[in-house]
Amino acid sequence: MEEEIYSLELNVAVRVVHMACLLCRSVQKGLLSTSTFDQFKSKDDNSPVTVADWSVQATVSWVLSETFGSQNISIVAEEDVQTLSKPESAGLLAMVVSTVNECLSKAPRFGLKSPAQALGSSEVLEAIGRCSAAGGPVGKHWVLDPVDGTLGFLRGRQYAVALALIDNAEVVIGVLGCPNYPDKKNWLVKHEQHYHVMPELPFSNPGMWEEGCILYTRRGSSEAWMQPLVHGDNKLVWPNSARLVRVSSIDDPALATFCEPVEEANSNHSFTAGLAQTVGLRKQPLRVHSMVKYAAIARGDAEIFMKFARAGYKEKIWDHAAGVLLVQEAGGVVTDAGGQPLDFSKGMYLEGLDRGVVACCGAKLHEKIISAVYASWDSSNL
Ligand SMILES: Nc1ncnc2c1ncn2[C@@H]1O[C@H](COP(=O)(O)OS(=O)(=O)O)[C@@H](OP(=O)(O)O)[C@H]1O
Ligand SMILES: [Mg+2]
Ligand SMILES: [Mg+2]
Ligand SMILES: [Mg+2]
Repeated sequence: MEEEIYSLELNVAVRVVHMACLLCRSVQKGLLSTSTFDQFKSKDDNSPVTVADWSVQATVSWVLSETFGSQNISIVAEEDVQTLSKPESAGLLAMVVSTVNECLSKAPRFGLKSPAQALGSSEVLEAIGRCSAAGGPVGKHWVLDPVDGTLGFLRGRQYAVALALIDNAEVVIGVLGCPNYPDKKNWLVKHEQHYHVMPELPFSNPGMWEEGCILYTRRGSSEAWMQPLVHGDNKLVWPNSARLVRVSSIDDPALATFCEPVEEANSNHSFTAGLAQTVGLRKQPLRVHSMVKYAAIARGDAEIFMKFARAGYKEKIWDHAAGVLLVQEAGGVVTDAGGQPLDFSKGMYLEGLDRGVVACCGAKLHEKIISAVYASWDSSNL
């Protein structure tokens, strides 16, 4: 990409997401090999949060604050410091502090600055707590999901690190780290099928698959890029090793692959099965955790992503911002189920979202899905 608006922001975002991906891989490897249950907690809504979620949020917050000045930036991110600040979480906090320092010590390999001294607990908590901005219609807001698909992360399956920049209500930069994304085209499908046959085999097992990538884009560029993760002690050679990605050109529903959340609790599988039948989708749904579903559309490995959460659930901006821009700039279309663009101007929630999210590789498939939603909605009990 040529030097343009937001180039410093994009540059730093790609580098820090790369660091975050390696942090996650290392935490996930430890979790899966030792089966220790002291590295995660359940939140009030029963969803899990892990050492990796807090550590990534602290790392990204620290790097953005160092680069742009903590007084000048607004970060809207998923995690808070309440649980981690409790006396009974001292062990967990110690793990987070050591994970963050380990990660930041490698910053120079990624062309970023390390702290002069290792960060203490209070600095780490401060970095995490600094990410509680409200967002809104005016100004620049960074939007971070430190680990999206935490359930996938805990299961050794797909998850993502998502960082976006919103400027005056528009997503202008999208960076999506997918540490377990298989390198070879279409291996995502094989990965997930394989998991069902041998669920005990963690696919994060390094060396078993060539995997991990970072997708990134800038609004209006009509380009989305894919940078493979560097492994071992190698330095990041970026952007030389990045390549362009593009959405699939398939527009025949019979040939299209559609993705949806793994958990029935997060999206109504029977409603989408009905839509699939109406539209003429023949393939089994590809159920994948996290914004990797957006990555699959942007990379051309799948054609459709649908999510219909239960009534009353409000989608959060950090679960969509980076993925939506990537799909759009890679040539795809993303709207709510009423065909309207997602509104990132209302703070942490996608207020006013009509029923669900529909992302497609092209307008033809998208129109068919939206028409099918209109036809099926009344008869559904969503
Ligand atoms: N009840 C409910 N309904 C809909 N969506 C919910 C719900 N609860 C949580 N979430 C959000 O879903 C994020 C994970 O989405 P996925 O598509 O990865 O779901 S799944 O794990 O594949 O089932 C997940 O993101 P992370 O918390 O970052 O993992 C949540 O923000
Ligand atoms: Mg979560
Ligand atoms: Mg999320
Ligand atoms: Mg998350």
